[in-house]
Amino acid sequence: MGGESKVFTLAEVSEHNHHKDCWLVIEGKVYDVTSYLADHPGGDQVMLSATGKDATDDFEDVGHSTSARTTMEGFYVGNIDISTIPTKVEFTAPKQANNSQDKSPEFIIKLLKFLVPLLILGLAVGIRFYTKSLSA
Ligand code: HEM
Repeated sequence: MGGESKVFTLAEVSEHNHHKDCWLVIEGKVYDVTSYLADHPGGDQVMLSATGKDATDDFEDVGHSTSARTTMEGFYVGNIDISTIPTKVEFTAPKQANNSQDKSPEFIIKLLKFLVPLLILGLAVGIRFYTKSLSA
């Protein structure tokens, strides 16, 4: 298309975060969607909440149609300097020192609270049957 595309930092793009000036970062490109806010079938709020970050996942999660993507190209204003986008934090499972609950004292107490009455009941029934069979 001739000419170089402008490259924006995320900080620059993030300034355009309100309904009178709204820019989005999707798949490495920057889009000025201000004029589209009122027409967006998904509403303006979702667009505004996708500002100031890489909105690629938000955009993809909706499963936008090809025509939505074509429309989007009309709002292209430049590219994002990807080094300014924070990398995603990898999910790490919380380290649990005590994830074998079965051995925790609380579990044993709970187990005892359940087993002791059961044991007493069993004993009572046993004695009753035993004494009954003796007297018969
Ligand atoms: C330039 C960017 C965007 C364009 C041109 C665009 C365009 C469209 C279009 C045409 C539709 C109708 C369905 C379809 O054809 O796929 C739609 C639906 C929708 N969009 Fe976007 N969209 C953009 C960005 C976003 C972003 C960043 C989000 C989320 C943060 C979003 C959320 C939604 C939702 C939730 C719907 C579904 C509405 C419904 O079916 O009830 N859109 N969008």
